[in-house]
Amino acid sequence: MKIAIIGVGNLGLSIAKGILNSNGTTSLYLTKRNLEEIREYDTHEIVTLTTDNREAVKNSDILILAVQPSQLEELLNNFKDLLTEDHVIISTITGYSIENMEEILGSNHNIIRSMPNTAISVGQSMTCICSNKKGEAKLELAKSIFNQMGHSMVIPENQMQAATVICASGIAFWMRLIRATTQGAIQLGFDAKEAQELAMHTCSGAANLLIESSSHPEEEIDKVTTPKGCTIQGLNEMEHQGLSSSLIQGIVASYNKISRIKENQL
Ligand SMILES: NC(=O)C1=CN([C@@H]2O[C@H](COP(=O)(O)OP(=O)(O)OC[C@H]3O[C@@H](n4cnc5c(N)ncnc54)[C@H](OP(=O)(O)O)[C@@H]3O)[C@@H](O)[C@H]2O)C=CC1
Ligand SMILES: O=C(O)[C@@H]1CCC=N1
Repeated sequence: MKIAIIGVGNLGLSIAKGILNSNGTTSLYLTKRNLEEIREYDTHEIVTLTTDNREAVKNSDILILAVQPSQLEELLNNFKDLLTEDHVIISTITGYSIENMEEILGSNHNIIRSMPNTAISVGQSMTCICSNKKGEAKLELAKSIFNQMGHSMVIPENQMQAATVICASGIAFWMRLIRATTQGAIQLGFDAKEAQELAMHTCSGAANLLIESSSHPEEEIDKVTTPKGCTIQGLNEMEHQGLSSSLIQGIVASYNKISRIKENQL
Protein backbone atom coordinates (compact mmCIF):
# COMPACT_ATOMS: atom_id res chain seq x y z
CA MET A 1 0.00 0.00 0.00
CA LYS A 2 1.17 3.48 -0.83
CA ILE A 3 -0.36 5.90 1.64
CA ALA A 4 -0.22 9.69 1.91
CA ILE A 5 -1.28 11.58 5.01
CA ILE A 6 -2.17 15.09 3.91
CA GLY A 7 -1.97 17.45 6.89
CA VAL A 8 0.25 15.94 9.54
CA GLY A 9 -0.87 17.68 12.73
CA ASN A 10 -2.13 16.12 15.97
CA LEU A 11 -4.27 13.44 14.33
CA GLY A 12 -2.23 13.01 11.15
CA LEU A 13 0.93 12.35 13.15
CA SER A 14 -0.90 9.89 15.38
CA ILE A 15 -2.02 8.01 12.25
CA ALA A 16 1.53 8.12 10.86
CA LYS A 17 2.88 6.57 14.06
CA GLY A 18 0.21 3.87 13.89
CA ILE A 19 1.03 3.08 10.26
CA LEU A 20 4.76 2.93 10.98
CA ASN A 21 4.08 0.39 13.73
CA SER A 22 1.90 -1.80 11.50
CA ASN A 23 2.58 -3.84 8.37
CA GLY A 24 1.72 -3.57 4.72
CA THR A 25 2.64 0.01 3.84
CA THR A 26 5.42 0.31 1.28
CA SER A 27 5.41 4.07 0.91
CA LEU A 28 4.21 6.79 3.29
CA TYR A 29 4.07 10.41 2.20
CA LEU A 30 3.61 12.94 5.02
CA THR A 31 2.66 16.47 4.05
CA LYS A 32 2.27 19.78 5.83
CA ARG A 33 3.24 23.34 4.93
CA ASN A 34 5.90 23.61 7.62
CA LEU A 35 7.85 20.36 7.88
CA GLU A 36 10.12 21.34 10.79
CA GLU A 37 8.03 19.60 13.48
CA ILE A 38 8.12 16.25 11.65
CA ARG A 39 11.72 16.31 10.36
CA GLU A 40 12.68 13.31 12.51
CA TYR A 41 10.37 11.07 10.43
CA ASP A 42 12.64 11.61 7.43
CA THR A 43 14.86 8.81 8.69
CA HIS A 44 12.21 6.12 8.14
CA GLU A 45 12.89 4.11 5.01
CA ILE A 46 9.32 4.28 3.65
CA VAL A 47 8.64 7.92 4.59
CA THR A 48 8.84 10.92 2.28
CA LEU A 49 8.22 14.36 3.77
CA THR A 50 6.98 17.06 1.45
CA THR A 51 5.09 20.34 1.37
CA ASP A 52 3.88 19.40 -2.11
CA ASN A 53 0.47 17.71 -1.80
CA ARG A 54 0.36 17.10 -5.56
CA GLU A 55 3.57 15.05 -5.39
CA ALA A 56 2.08 12.99 -2.55
CA VAL A 57 -1.17 12.39 -4.46
CA LYS A 58 0.66 11.33 -7.62
CA ASN A 59 2.78 8.79 -5.73
CA SER A 60 0.12 7.28 -3.45
CA ASP A 61 -3.00 5.08 -3.76
CA ILE A 62 -4.59 5.89 -0.43
CA LEU A 63 -4.93 9.52 0.68
CA ILE A 64 -5.71 10.19 4.33
CA LEU A 65 -6.87 13.79 4.72
CA ALA A 66 -6.23 15.30 8.17
CA VAL A 67 -6.31 19.09 7.77
CA GLN A 68 -8.65 21.41 9.66
CA PRO A 69 -12.20 21.55 8.22
CA SER A 70 -11.73 25.12 6.97
CA GLN A 71 -8.63 24.02 5.00
CA LEU A 72 -10.21 21.10 3.16
CA GLU A 73 -11.92 22.81 0.23
CA GLU A 74 -8.78 24.61 -0.93
CA LEU A 75 -6.79 21.41 -0.44
CA LEU A 76 -9.14 19.30 -2.59
CA ASN A 77 -9.23 21.95 -5.32
CA ASN A 78 -5.45 21.94 -5.34
CA PHE A 79 -5.08 18.30 -6.38
CA LYS A 80 -8.46 17.09 -7.66
CA ASP A 81 -7.23 17.05 -11.29
CA LEU A 82 -4.68 14.37 -10.28
CA LEU A 83 -7.21 12.00 -8.74
CA THR A 84 -7.91 8.74 -10.56
CA GLU A 85 -10.79 6.32 -10.05
CA ASP A 86 -8.40 4.02 -8.20
CA HIS A 87 -7.43 6.48 -5.48
CA VAL A 88 -9.05 5.83 -2.12
CA ILE A 89 -9.69 9.14 -0.36
CA ILE A 90 -10.11 8.78 3.39
CA SER A 91 -11.24 11.95 5.15
CA THR A 92 -10.89 12.34 8.91
CA ILE A 93 -12.35 15.83 8.84
CA THR A 94 -15.00 16.57 11.44
CA GLY A 95 -18.33 17.78 10.10
CA TYR A 96 -17.40 17.60 6.43
CA SER A 97 -19.97 15.41 4.72
CA ILE A 98 -19.45 13.05 1.81
CA GLU A 99 -21.92 15.21 -0.13
CA ASN A 100 -19.68 18.25 0.50
CA MET A 101 -16.69 16.32 -0.82
CA GLU A 102 -18.58 15.05 -3.86
CA GLU A 103 -19.61 18.62 -4.70
CA ILE A 104 -15.90 19.33 -5.21
CA LEU A 105 -14.63 15.97 -6.49
CA GLY A 106 -17.69 14.48 -8.18
CA SER A 107 -19.17 11.09 -7.28
CA ASN A 108 -16.84 8.96 -9.35
CA HIS A 109 -14.17 8.63 -6.64
CA ASN A 110 -13.80 6.24 -3.72
CA ILE A 111 -14.59 8.50 -0.78
CA ILE A 112 -14.39 7.13 2.76
CA ARG A 113 -15.27 9.28 5.75
CA SER A 114 -13.59 8.14 8.95
CA MET A 115 -13.48 9.12 12.58
CA PRO A 116 -10.40 7.72 14.32
CA ASN A 117 -8.95 8.95 17.59
CA THR A 118 -5.43 9.79 18.74
CA ALA A 119 -4.95 6.33 20.30
CA ILE A 120 -4.30 5.27 16.71
CA SER A 121 -0.67 6.20 17.45
CA VAL A 122 -0.45 3.16 19.75
CA GLY A 123 -2.63 0.87 17.62
CA GLN A 124 -5.71 1.30 19.83
CA SER A 125 -8.07 3.61 17.94
CA MET A 126 -11.81 3.06 17.81
CA THR A 127 -12.46 4.19 14.25
CA CYS A 128 -15.88 4.63 12.65
CA ILE A 129 -16.16 4.65 8.86
CA CYS A 130 -18.70 5.18 6.10
CA SER A 131 -18.41 5.74 2.35
CA ASN A 132 -20.03 7.13 -0.75
CA LYS A 133 -21.63 4.71 -3.23
CA LYS A 134 -18.44 4.08 -5.21
CA GLY A 135 -16.36 3.76 -2.07
CA GLU A 136 -18.45 0.85 -0.76
CA ALA A 137 -16.13 -1.46 -2.69
CA LYS A 138 -13.20 -0.06 -0.68
CA LEU A 139 -14.78 -0.29 2.78
CA GLU A 140 -13.10 -3.64 3.49
CA LEU A 141 -9.73 -2.13 2.56
CA ALA A 142 -10.36 0.84 4.85
CA LYS A 143 -11.43 -1.49 7.65
CA SER A 144 -8.30 -3.58 7.24
CA ILE A 145 -6.13 -0.44 7.48
CA PHE A 146 -7.86 0.82 10.62
CA ASN A 147 -8.09 -2.66 12.18
CA GLN A 148 -4.31 -2.83 12.10
CA MET A 149 -4.36 0.25 14.32
CA GLY A 150 -7.20 -0.70 16.64
CA HIS A 151 -10.84 -1.54 16.01
CA SER A 152 -13.21 -0.25 13.33
CA MET A 153 -16.95 -0.10 12.77
CA VAL A 154 -18.88 0.75 9.60
CA ILE A 155 -21.75 3.12 10.48
CA PRO A 156 -24.32 5.18 8.54
CA GLU A 157 -23.03 8.67 7.78
CA ASN A 158 -25.79 10.28 9.87
CA GLN A 159 -24.14 8.80 12.99
CA MET A 160 -20.74 10.30 12.23
CA GLN A 161 -21.22 13.35 14.49
CA ALA A 162 -22.24 11.11 17.39
CA ALA A 163 -19.24 8.86 16.71
CA THR A 164 -17.01 11.95 16.82
CA VAL A 165 -18.18 12.72 20.35
CA ILE A 166 -17.98 9.15 21.67
CA CYS A 167 -14.74 8.06 19.98
CA ALA A 168 -12.64 11.14 19.13
CA SER A 169 -13.66 13.50 21.95
CA GLY A 170 -13.99 10.36 24.05
CA ILE A 171 -10.23 10.18 24.42
CA ALA A 172 -10.34 13.50 26.30
CA PHE A 173 -13.27 12.36 28.44
CA TRP A 174 -11.52 9.14 29.49
CA MET A 175 -8.25 11.02 30.12
CA ARG A 176 -10.06 13.31 32.54
CA LEU A 177 -11.55 10.32 34.36
CA ILE A 178 -8.12 8.74 34.63
CA ARG A 179 -6.70 12.04 35.87
CA ALA A 180 -9.43 12.40 38.51
CA THR A 181 -8.85 8.82 39.68
CA THR A 182 -5.15 9.62 39.88
CA GLN A 183 -5.87 12.64 42.07
CA GLY A 184 -7.98 10.44 44.34
CA ALA A 185 -5.12 7.94 44.60
CA ILE A 186 -2.69 10.73 45.51
CA GLN A 187 -5.04 11.84 48.27
CA LEU A 188 -5.00 8.26 49.56
CA GLY A 189 -1.21 8.30 49.79
CA PHE A 190 0.32 7.19 46.49
CA ASP A 191 2.86 9.42 44.83
CA ALA A 192 1.80 10.98 41.54
CA LYS A 193 3.62 8.52 39.29
CA GLU A 194 2.35 5.46 41.13
CA ALA A 195 -1.14 6.93 41.27
CA GLN A 196 -1.29 7.37 37.50
CA GLU A 197 0.07 3.86 36.95
CA LEU A 198 -2.67 2.42 39.18
CA ALA A 199 -5.38 4.49 37.51
CA MET A 200 -4.48 3.86 33.88
CA HIS A 201 -3.86 0.12 34.20
CA THR A 202 -7.08 -0.35 36.15
CA CYS A 203 -8.92 1.56 33.42
CA SER A 204 -7.29 -0.54 30.73
CA GLY A 205 -8.12 -3.73 32.66
CA ALA A 206 -11.79 -2.75 33.00
CA ALA A 207 -12.10 -2.08 29.26
CA ASN A 208 -10.30 -5.31 28.33
CA LEU A 209 -12.47 -7.30 30.73
CA LEU A 210 -15.54 -6.21 28.76
CA ILE A 211 -13.88 -6.62 25.36
CA GLU A 212 -12.66 -10.13 26.08
CA SER A 213 -15.60 -11.47 28.09
CA SER A 214 -18.38 -9.68 26.14
CA SER A 215 -20.15 -9.19 29.47
CA HIS A 216 -22.17 -6.16 30.59
CA PRO A 217 -20.55 -3.55 32.88
CA GLU A 218 -23.17 -4.10 35.60
CA GLU A 219 -22.39 -7.85 35.60
CA GLU A 220 -18.75 -7.03 36.33
CA ILE A 221 -19.74 -4.39 38.90
CA ASP A 222 -21.83 -7.02 40.72
CA LYS A 223 -18.70 -9.18 41.03
CA VAL A 224 -16.78 -6.36 42.73
CA THR A 225 -19.41 -4.93 45.05
CA THR A 226 -19.25 -6.92 48.29
CA PRO A 227 -22.50 -6.45 50.27
CA LYS A 228 -22.02 -3.64 52.81
CA GLY A 229 -18.51 -3.25 51.34
CA CYS A 230 -16.41 -0.27 50.34
CA THR A 231 -17.03 -0.49 46.57
CA ILE A 232 -20.80 -0.07 46.73
CA GLN A 233 -20.34 2.71 49.30
CA GLY A 234 -18.05 4.60 46.93
CA LEU A 235 -20.08 3.85 43.81
CA ASN A 236 -23.34 5.00 45.37
CA GLU A 237 -21.72 8.19 46.63
CA MET A 238 -20.41 8.88 43.09
CA GLU A 239 -23.92 8.40 41.72
CA HIS A 240 -25.44 10.64 44.43
CA GLN A 241 -22.99 13.26 43.19
CA GLY A 242 -24.17 12.68 39.62
CA LEU A 243 -21.39 10.64 38.00
CA SER A 244 -23.41 8.86 35.29
CA SER A 245 -25.69 11.84 34.82
CA SER A 246 -22.82 14.31 34.37
CA LEU A 247 -21.10 12.02 31.86
CA ILE A 248 -24.28 11.64 29.82
CA GLN A 249 -24.97 15.38 29.99
CA GLY A 250 -21.42 16.14 28.87
CA ILE A 251 -21.72 13.77 25.92
CA VAL A 252 -25.04 15.35 24.90
CA ALA A 253 -23.57 18.88 25.27
CA SER A 254 -20.67 17.89 23.05
CA TYR A 255 -23.09 16.44 20.50
CA ASN A 256 -25.29 19.55 20.60
CA LYS A 257 -22.21 21.69 19.94
CA ILE A 258 -21.06 19.60 16.99
CA SER A 259 -24.60 19.56 15.59
CA ARG A 260 -24.91 23.36 15.83
CA ILE A 261 -21.76 23.91 13.84
CA LYS A 262 -22.81 24.13 10.24
CA GLU A 263 -21.14 21.50 8.11
CA ASN A 264 -18.09 23.05 6.50
CA GLN A 265 -17.78 25.89 8.99
CA LEU A 266 -16.06 24.28 11.97
N1 LIG B 1 -7.29 15.82 17.02
C1 LIG B 1 -8.12 14.81 17.11
O1 LIG B 1 -8.14 14.06 18.10
C2 LIG B 1 -9.06 14.52 16.00
C3 LIG B 1 -9.18 15.34 14.89
N2 LIG B 1 -10.04 15.04 13.88
C4 LIG B 1 -10.08 15.88 12.68
O2 LIG B 1 -8.81 15.77 12.06
C5 LIG B 1 -8.46 16.99 11.43
C6 LIG B 1 -7.10 17.45 11.93
O3 LIG B 1 -7.19 17.74 13.31
P1 LIG B 1 -5.89 18.04 14.14
O4 LIG B 1 -4.84 17.05 13.76
O5 LIG B 1 -6.30 18.16 15.54
O6 LIG B 1 -5.49 19.47 13.54
P2 LIG B 1 -4.03 20.12 13.41
O7 LIG B 1 -4.26 21.57 13.23
O8 LIG B 1 -3.17 19.65 14.52
O9 LIG B 1 -3.48 19.48 12.07
C7 LIG B 1 -3.77 19.95 10.78
C8 LIG B 1 -2.48 19.94 10.01
O10 LIG B 1 -2.74 20.25 8.66
C9 LIG B 1 -1.60 20.92 8.13
N3 LIG B 1 -2.03 21.66 6.95
C10 LIG B 1 -2.82 22.75 6.89
N4 LIG B 1 -3.02 23.12 5.61
C11 LIG B 1 -2.34 22.23 4.85
C12 LIG B 1 -2.13 22.08 3.46
N5 LIG B 1 -2.67 22.92 2.55
N6 LIG B 1 -1.39 21.06 3.03
C13 LIG B 1 -0.82 20.18 3.90
N7 LIG B 1 -0.97 20.28 5.23
C14 LIG B 1 -1.72 21.30 5.70
C15 LIG B 1 -1.12 21.80 9.28
O11 LIG B 1 0.28 21.97 9.27
P3 LIG B 1 0.97 23.23 8.55
O12 LIG B 1 0.35 24.43 9.16
O13 LIG B 1 2.43 23.06 8.79
O14 LIG B 1 0.57 23.06 7.11
C16 LIG B 1 -1.50 21.00 10.53
O15 LIG B 1 -0.37 20.35 11.07
C17 LIG B 1 -9.55 17.98 11.76
O16 LIG B 1 -10.39 18.09 10.63
C18 LIG B 1 -10.28 17.37 12.93
O17 LIG B 1 -11.64 17.67 12.92
C19 LIG B 1 -10.78 13.90 13.89
C20 LIG B 1 -10.70 13.05 14.94
C21 LIG B 1 -9.87 13.29 16.09
O1 LIG C 1 -12.79 18.91 19.54
C1 LIG C 1 -13.05 18.84 18.33
O2 LIG C 1 -13.91 19.61 17.85
C2 LIG C 1 -12.34 17.85 17.41
C3 LIG C 1 -13.28 16.83 16.89
C4 LIG C 1 -12.96 15.57 17.59
C5 LIG C 1 -11.72 15.83 18.27
N1 LIG C 1 -11.37 17.10 18.14
